[in-house]
Amino acid sequence: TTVTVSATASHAIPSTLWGMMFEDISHSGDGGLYAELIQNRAFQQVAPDTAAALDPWVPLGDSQISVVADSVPLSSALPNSLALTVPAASATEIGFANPGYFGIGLVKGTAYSASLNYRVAAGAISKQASLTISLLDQNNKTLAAFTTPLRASGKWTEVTASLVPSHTPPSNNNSFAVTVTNARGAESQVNFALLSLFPPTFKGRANGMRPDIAETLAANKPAFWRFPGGNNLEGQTVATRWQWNNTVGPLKDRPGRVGDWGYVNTDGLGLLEYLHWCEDLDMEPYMAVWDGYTLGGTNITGAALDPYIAQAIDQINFVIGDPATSAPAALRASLGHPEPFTLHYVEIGNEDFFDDETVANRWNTIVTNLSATFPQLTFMATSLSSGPVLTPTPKVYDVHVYSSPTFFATNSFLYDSVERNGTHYFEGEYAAISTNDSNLFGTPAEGRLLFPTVASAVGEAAFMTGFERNADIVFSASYAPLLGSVNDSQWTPNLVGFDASNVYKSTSYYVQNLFANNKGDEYLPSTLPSNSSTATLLWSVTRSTANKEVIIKISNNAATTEEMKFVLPFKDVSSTGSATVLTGPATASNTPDAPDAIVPVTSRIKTGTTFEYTAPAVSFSVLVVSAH
Ligand SMILES: [NH3+][C@H]1C[C@H](O)[C@@H](O)[C@@H]1CO
Repeated sequence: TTVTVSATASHAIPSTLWGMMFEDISHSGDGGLYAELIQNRAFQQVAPDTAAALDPWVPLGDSQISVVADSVPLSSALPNSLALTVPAASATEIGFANPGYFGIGLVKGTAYSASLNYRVAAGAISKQASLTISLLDQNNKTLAAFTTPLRASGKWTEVTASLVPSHTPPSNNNSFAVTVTNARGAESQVNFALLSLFPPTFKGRANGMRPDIAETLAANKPAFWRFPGGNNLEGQTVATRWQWNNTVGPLKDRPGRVGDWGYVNTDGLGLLEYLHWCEDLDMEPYMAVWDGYTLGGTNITGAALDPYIAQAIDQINFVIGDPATSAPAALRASLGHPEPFTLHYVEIGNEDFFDDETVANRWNTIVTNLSATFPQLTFMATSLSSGPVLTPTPKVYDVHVYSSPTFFATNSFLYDSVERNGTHYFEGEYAAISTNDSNLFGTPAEGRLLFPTVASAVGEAAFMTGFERNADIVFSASYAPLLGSVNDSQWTPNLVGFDASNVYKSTSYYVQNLFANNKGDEYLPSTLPSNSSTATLLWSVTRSTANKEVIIKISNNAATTEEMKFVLPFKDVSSTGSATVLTGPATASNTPDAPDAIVPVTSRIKTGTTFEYTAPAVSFSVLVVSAH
């Protein structure tokens, strides 16, 4: 195949092209990127006096613990406490422990910030009583401990401690333990609330992110961060939708919510944490507002939307409002950020193509109001651009596609035939998720991928060359889902996997990394790849004007190598260039047992105004050559 490259760029590669979509799914937030290590730290959204309410807390020995609706709750947002019964003559230690989110990763010498709140709810604790917070390894050996006198008061007392493990434990099977000792005297009860353990966070942000996951994401230079969903925005019911105001302010004032992926969201990762995170990674937020449609099928239209529009206006004002004229903006200022955050795009709901009946009404009612209030913002529609017709006409549609590696390899021309009528497209969610085109969302036995494979990543790379060729109308794209616990996921595959102390970069992660780190700033037209339904070889050519480099991306989905010849229109071309290649057996993946099975390999290649390159079977290559 000979590829002749034009010297005249057809369009810019927008700075916003590659970014990340995030929602709390498969513990991507609670238990993942959000650095809190204690699972069920505040007994939020649970039924007191049930075993489930305690999960995963366990008693030490024969200690008696239960979750109670506290008669003197720590706050109105956190009505439940863990009640520890202290027997009359308890010579032995009594207490309870938490195993974290499928483990707690601990490292010698690292300072972990522990905190808890307690009150003596009944009985009279003896003066000798003391409280100990400790980190235990899998054999209940103490790695670190902090002891303080137990104050016999019915009022809440907060305890904070810095715990530094004396050595690195052999596994993640560690626990956070709270014990009461020397509590001789009459039987008593001590209640506990909001128990927390944080490692040092990314950039040292209070209530921040887990550094290893954060750094893995930062390495892909994401230009935007779509949040809070995805399905996790919507709620199964109106009452359980994501609500910005429940996710800001002191943690004790955040009630949490029953998330849409089968677990309670603490909302410790809330609107302000998301915005700080965007600033820390130099990303712009693509923020969604709830738009009157729930996963349970409820929809709200017309004037009934007014309170939700008011809430959306407050949400947006929290981000960009003037503290002098807006209470939510004043709240932002009081939380330490008087200046507005960057915000250009607000997404209206999620996947509104599930509700053709009312989307036109809901869009019109909401966007008429929001665009009058915030004329500077662009609102993104989540229904299909093919209909129903929406007014005002959407400037942007968020398009989602999940399919097979073959679909992605043979559909990179989807946007080439889209009418250039001023509409722009955000490919907000895409991934090759199954090899079974007739049952994409099935089980692994039916073809669903547990982890991205070489074939799925190379197929996605083909599709992404189409975004570069059509970047005059495709301004942003993000793989989904971004993150998933390898111990407990509701969706696979995920771009990045993790457990309590490891991060797993998938083949698709490396494809995203290579596109984002070799963007270029303008697109150079070249001989078009075949657009046939059996096409297997796709490429795109961009240029970095600053670096005077030509960047050639090649996706070879065939099981055979492809001999290619490139003809560059530049007179001064380096005689050598770099080739970074991701390849391997089509069905191979990076997994917890083989995390680096498939990684990109960079080598030098011979280049020139014309040069040849052999694309390996099932491979994604990025060639970079100095030229001008
Ligand atoms: N069903 C997918 C579409 C929805 O927007 C996401 O929450 C889900 C997983 O990425």
